Amino acid sequence: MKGKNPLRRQERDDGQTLWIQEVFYTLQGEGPYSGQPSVFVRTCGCNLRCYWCDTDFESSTWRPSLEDLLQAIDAVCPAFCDLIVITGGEPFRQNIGPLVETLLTRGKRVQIETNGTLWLDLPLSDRLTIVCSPKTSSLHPKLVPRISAYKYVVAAGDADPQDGLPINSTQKQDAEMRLFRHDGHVGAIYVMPRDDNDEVLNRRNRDFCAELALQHGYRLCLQTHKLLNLR
Ligand SMILES: C[S@@+](CC[C@H](N)C(=O)[O-])C[C@H]1O[C@@H](n2cnc3c(N)ncnc32)[C@H](O)[C@@H]1O
Ligand SMILES: Nc1nc2[nH]cc(C(=O)O)c2c(=O)[nH]1
Ligand code: SF4
Ligand SMILES: [Mg+2]
Repeated sequence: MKGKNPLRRQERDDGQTLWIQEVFYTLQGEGPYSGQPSVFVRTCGCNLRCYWCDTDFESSTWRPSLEDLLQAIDAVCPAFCDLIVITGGEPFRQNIGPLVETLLTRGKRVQIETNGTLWLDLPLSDRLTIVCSPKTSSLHPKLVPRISAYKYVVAAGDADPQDGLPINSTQKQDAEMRLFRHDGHVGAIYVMPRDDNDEVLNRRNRDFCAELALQHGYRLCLQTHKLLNLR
């Protein structure tokens, strides 16, 4: 199913039941919280279809109530772990508002991994971090001011020489698309080598991203969970 998922629209419901692929305890392998112990909540379905997507988010039949989902998180979350990462699929496709609010109320930090194309009214909190990995030429305008960090997936050669960011489509192989840039962004920009499931290509992608970081001042992140064979 990877890279061949159906395109699913955003659902507008009360968020009291969510379609969830998995809940698991691991080390955050990407972005600003890399290396931190965290519980991942992987939501199902996505509104995009990146041809190189590395994730299965369509094979679950689990639709827990909010209460059951919170219990599932508690069941795998050590007392010292306060970081919950909500990812997917595309997490903004479902109403994760009640989940986020409850986790924040319980004193957790919440980090969301999103493609940036959808919006959901979420509470303002210094314990809520939204990391956007752009896949399209435009993002939802209401989300952009809430984005703490950008994390671009980059393959060797796929970068504008001017700013070192991707200029090829994520949705269609061998097609051009200049991915979104936020000129006013003052936070971190991460470049992350695309995993092409091939050690030679992946080595090239890693070296290319290291060069981009050195040339443009970006931060390099390496999906360390894959290096460690962690989920
Ligand atoms: C599976 S996505 C889910 C969250 C959200 N839909 C998004 O794209 O940010 C989680 C992260 O994995 C990254 N990702 C997906 N496939 C990848 C691949 N083949 N190589 C490197 N990163 C990948 C995405 O860019 C995103 O940062
Ligand atoms: N360990 C680990 N870290 C991650 N960071 C972002 C992930 C994702 O799939 O959203 C991910 C993941 O799948 N596993
Ligand atoms: S937006 Fe994220 S989850 Fe959806 S296909 Fe792309 S990488 Fe995969
Ligand atoms: Mg992943």
